[in-house]
Amino acid sequence: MGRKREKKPNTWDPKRTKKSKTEGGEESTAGDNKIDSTKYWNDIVPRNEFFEAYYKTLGICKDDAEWENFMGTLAKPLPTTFRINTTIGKSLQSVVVDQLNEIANDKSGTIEIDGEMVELPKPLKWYPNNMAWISDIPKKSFRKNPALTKFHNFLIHHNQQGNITRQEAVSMIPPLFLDVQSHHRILDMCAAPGSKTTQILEDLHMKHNIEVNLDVEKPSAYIPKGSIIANDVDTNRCYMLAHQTSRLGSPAIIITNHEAQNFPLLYDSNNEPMYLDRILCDVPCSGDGTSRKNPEVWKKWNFSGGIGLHTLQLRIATRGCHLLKVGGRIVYSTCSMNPVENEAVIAALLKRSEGSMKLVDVSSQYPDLVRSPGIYTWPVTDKEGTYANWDELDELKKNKYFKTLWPSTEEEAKKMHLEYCMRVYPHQQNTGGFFIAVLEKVADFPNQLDTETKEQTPADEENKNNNNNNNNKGKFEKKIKERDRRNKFYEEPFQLLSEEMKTQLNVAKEFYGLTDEFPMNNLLSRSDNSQKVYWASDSVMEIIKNPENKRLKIINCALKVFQRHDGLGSMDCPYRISQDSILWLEPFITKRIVTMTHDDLAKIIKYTEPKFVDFPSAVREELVKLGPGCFSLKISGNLRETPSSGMTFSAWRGSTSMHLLVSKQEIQSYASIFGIEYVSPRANTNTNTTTTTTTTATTDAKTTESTDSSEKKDESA
Ligand SMILES: C[S@@+](CC[C@H](N)C(=O)[O-])C[C@H]1O[C@@H](n2cnc3c(N)ncnc32)[C@H](O)[C@@H]1O
Repeated sequence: MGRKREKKPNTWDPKRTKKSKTEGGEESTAGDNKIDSTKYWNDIVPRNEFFEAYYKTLGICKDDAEWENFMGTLAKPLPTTFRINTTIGKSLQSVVVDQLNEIANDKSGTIEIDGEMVELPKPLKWYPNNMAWISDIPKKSFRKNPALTKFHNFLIHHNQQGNITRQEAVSMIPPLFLDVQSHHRILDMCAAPGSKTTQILEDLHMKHNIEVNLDVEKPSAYIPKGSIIANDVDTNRCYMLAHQTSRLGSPAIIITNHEAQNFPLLYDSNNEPMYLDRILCDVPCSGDGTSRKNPEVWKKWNFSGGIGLHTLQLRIATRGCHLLKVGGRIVYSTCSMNPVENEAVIAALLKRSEGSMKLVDVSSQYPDLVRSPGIYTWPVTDKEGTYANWDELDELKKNKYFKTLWPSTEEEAKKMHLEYCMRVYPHQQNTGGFFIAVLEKVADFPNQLDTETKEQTPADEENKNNNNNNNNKGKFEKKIKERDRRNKFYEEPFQLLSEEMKTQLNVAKEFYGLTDEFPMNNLLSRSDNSQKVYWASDSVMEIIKNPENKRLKIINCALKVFQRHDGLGSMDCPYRISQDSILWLEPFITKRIVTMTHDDLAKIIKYTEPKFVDFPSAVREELVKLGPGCFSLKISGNLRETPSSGMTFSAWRGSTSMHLLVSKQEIQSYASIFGIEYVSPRANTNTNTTTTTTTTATTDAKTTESTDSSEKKDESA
């Protein structure tokens, strides 16, 4: 039996806990804790002597009452927040919105939980079109309170289907200020796990949908001119990113695996540098604004966290400015409140930009979003003390600390308009802490054609010294090996289809009756005989086609549109349509379409693999006539009366039964979303299916399949 851990405030050295004066002058002990701090995180006390001392010195709160409010808010878990996905098609979107409104308006908007009245979910005031929501219902109450089952199921299943995206409220801010237009080429430099990428991608598609009249335009006009490159240095996190973005199914995305500070300059079809219209620079940071979600911050916070990241943040932001088009916009953000990771980086960037970058005044935009202006001055403090300037450091620290950590003079700060930066504090609107700066490029950045940001950080220097020192050599090499192992790049490049694949795809084109408008030239694969075929937008194709861009380490790209399934003998076409792409492909398909009602869909979901005889005669006849293979299943009906009307699925017609080409998990989610009973295939006596959804008779092949390594990793992520 383990002993119960003693609960104590998180201080580096408890002996050093000392009395300090608060702003109001009264004495307080940093270790004292008026907050019922152990209410939510059993063994973590949301206090840290050094955090409190540092942020109090900064003067971010106007008085003691606000400070208490700040610390009190940090001691509570974050509310649940999520966005409604705008690219799921009208029918699903209205299902989501209707269900949410029903939940929100139940019981006149409040519910009693543990004796307290708690608000039911409501829209985030500052987020456009009520498309983002907040709920302060504690997560642990979901299981205990049957009145919350509906909301709990809503969150689980719509999130799993990609109909909503769980995302911290503050994390939704940077993409809003990026002001994306449908023709923009965008780079998200540090993108994993991808909540901001998906928000940007949705925005790109939504803006395009507003511009084009989908009812009038040809299907080929549905795809935006712009695209996004989502990058991260961590290969495993790139696979998470690929998984997250694949839920949206867009042909306008590339996922890459580079150090953002050395991200390669791309070239367009004229071999001219391809500068980007928008760049999101959501850099790695100490994350002290995330303590409500990640209470470990209280145990770990120390002065060196921010100082140690400053140079990398500056290098990444500098590279972003190199790659940005003149007239383009870059948004720099962190989930830290520490000025050495924020205003200090922006000030250094502005100085080295020599006037080519300007902070943008966005104070009149999103007026409901409460925020504070950027600050002009801050102390540079470590555990040994506070240093007025770099000259005060000893020789060792001079090697480690960059001069850019220190604030400029007030006059310089004013000239740079550091007040245009935005600080969001947790107590202002019940969120995490965040920092956002919006910059525009008004002229070429000095040395912007450099292939990388050359500056050596003091840490690099130190590593070099370590390398020469035998004692540290082994340790250093081990670290590098571990980093290289983590960042091994295994992926095959994306390429145009081989002649053999083109011939096979022409068979598929004929099989599904794809119109001539379908862009066969925008299909890609990862080898001459790959099983997966991807559909890329023109903008993505321009990057892939230029050999100058071969250095791009692409983890995944575009939209999986077909998957070949070998070994099906007599099958007329071995290529199945991927469910991810069905909404895009549907307008081009003229053959192998079967229309069913919501009741038919309910049957499919309930029994997973119903027999033809289970359907009404009209559907049965259509299925019999169709012949075996993949088909497009469309749900008919009126949107108001039939929740699933207008939805389309990729489905499989077997010899005597049919099923959807989606995973079992997705089937369960549809069952929950539409309130349909689901009978596990094992217990399923309606059909002849015996053990699992993936084993089949003659033609009823696996519901999900994957062979390329990238997708295997996606699925495990
Ligand atoms: C704050 S998180 C990004 C969160 C992400 N933008 C989102 O909204 O989901 C920072 C990311 O930066 C990545 N990262 C760290 N160092 C990097 C570097 N040198 N270049 C690119 N990415 C880096 C980390 O792997 C991490 O995924």
